[in-house]
Amino acid sequence: ALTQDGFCSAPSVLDADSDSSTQPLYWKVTNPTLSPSHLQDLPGFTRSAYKKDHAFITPESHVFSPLPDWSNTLGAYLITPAIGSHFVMYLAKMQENSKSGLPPSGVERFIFVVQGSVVLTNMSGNVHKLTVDSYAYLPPNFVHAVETDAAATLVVFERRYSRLENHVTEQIVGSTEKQPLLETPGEIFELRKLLPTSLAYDFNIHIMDFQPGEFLNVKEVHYNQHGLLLLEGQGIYRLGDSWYPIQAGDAIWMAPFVPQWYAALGKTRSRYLLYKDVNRNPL
Ligand SMILES: NC(=O)N[C@H](N)C(=O)O
Ligand SMILES: [Mn+2]
Repeated sequence: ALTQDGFCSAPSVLDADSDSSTQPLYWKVTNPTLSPSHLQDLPGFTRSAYKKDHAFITPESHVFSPLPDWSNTLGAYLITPAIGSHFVMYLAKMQENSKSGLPPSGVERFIFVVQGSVVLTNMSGNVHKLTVDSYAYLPPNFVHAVETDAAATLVVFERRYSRLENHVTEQIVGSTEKQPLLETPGEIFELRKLLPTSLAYDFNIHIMDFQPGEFLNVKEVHYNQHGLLLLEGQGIYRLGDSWYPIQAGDAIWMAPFVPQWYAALGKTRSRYLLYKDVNRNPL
């Protein structure tokens, strides 16, 4: 930082982010500023919080253990039904020569690659290479395998599928950049949905982009639940009566009806990935 009389010489946000343009997409998710690998965290200090209607989970709090049914893969469950959710959200750190296991019977799965690349195969012999920013939806009881011979990090959502008569879901493979921008009446953020909006799907994954200074217009309170991973940028997230500084790599659980609001700050775009249950009668 330039040091001039009368100006603070502390490193600016700009300096900290100056090399980010040379890093791979979503690099900050697995290399956040306060992660243990940066050795900048203070003993006992965490920004993580666990409240009745929300949780804020930062990388220095992640606890990985071998994922049952997967080989050579470490998992950190960030959201599970023990918190009140009807879904799980976890990070899967696949090591060399690793392979996924199958979800329990009747459970659907969504995977999104935040680092590295994986190969997805299914019983029909279809093979897809998924790189950073790519994702796949696997219907309940759909036999498949996710494999990598190098290292990769996935964020995974699973829930027990809520069936509707005469509707079925299908395997979906895509990437964020190929999804069209959707209308967001009354809002300025950019929105993409990674799954079809048709009735068969009982949740969707939204990708929401905010330029610095942009914020949610609606101070939302709604019946849907959310799991969120900030993929890029930084800002302030309001959850109930708490206001959290947030940066790439941080995750959030939002219970139904928790008041929620976001404002993007800093110098770069904010992008988050958001689970939202949809298309089912709450009764
Ligand atoms: N917290 C959020 O960003 N919520 C979304 N706008 C949503 O509920 O669609
Ligand atoms: Mn919402």
